[in-house]
Amino acid sequence: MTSDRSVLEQIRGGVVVSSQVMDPRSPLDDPRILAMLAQTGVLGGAVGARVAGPETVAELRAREPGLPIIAITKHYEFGTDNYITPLRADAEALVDAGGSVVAVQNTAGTRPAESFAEIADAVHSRGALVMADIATLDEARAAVRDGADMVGTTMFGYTGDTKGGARPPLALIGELVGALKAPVIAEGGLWTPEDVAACFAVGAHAVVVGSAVTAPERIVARMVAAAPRRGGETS
Ligand SMILES: CC(=O)N[C@H](C=O)[C@@H](O)[C@H](O)[C@H](O)COP(=O)(O)O
Repeated sequence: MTSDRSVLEQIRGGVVVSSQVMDPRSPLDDPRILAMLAQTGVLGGAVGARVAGPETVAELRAREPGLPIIAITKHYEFGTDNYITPLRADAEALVDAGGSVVAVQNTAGTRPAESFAEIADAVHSRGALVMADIATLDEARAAVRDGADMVGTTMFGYTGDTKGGARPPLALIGELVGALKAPVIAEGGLWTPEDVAACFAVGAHAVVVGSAVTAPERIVARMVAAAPRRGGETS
């Protein structure tokens, strides 16, 4: 089966909104709510959504039949370095639920089971595309060799060598654009319209914005940081 590459055209030059629970204590952890939050992104002009878990993918697909959906399943419980969609079975379930693209982490270090290439094959055989969540140029090159249709800077700032690096990683995005034929998605740490513009200026194909638009607790915390008093304090 040939994967539907039209999704790449649908997202070109646009903002994809990531709608995920960022704080495990969040009361918004419900597929219906997260799908609705993604829909508010669409109302705002987003060209696609990134969501986690087959339930939320299915809920959003039912509500937005033509929307490009980047789907993931996170597994922190294995304690492996690669935790974003590291299992083939999850990737297959995400496509079956309506995901247009499955994002699979491909950074250095441990994986719980299948290789990136095996997972990419499984996604392609079901007709969807693969995004590699990477942190370095080498990881991106390896992912493209192993079947990635696009690469995202999702993991920059979270892995060994990249921890503490300024985000969005404009220099890395520029390097990726220069070195790869695959489209480069700027994801991770975009908080302002200026960030969005800067990513496109260095050649990003699309950008993914999450916390800044769908994580109210993080948005509130930014405001609270500028106030003399915060909730929960006793005096
Ligand atoms: C590293 C990792 O697990 N990133 C996740 C990937 O899906 C999400 O937690 C992020 O929210 C997403 O990448 C968007 O980034 P930001 O929320 O910074 O706009």
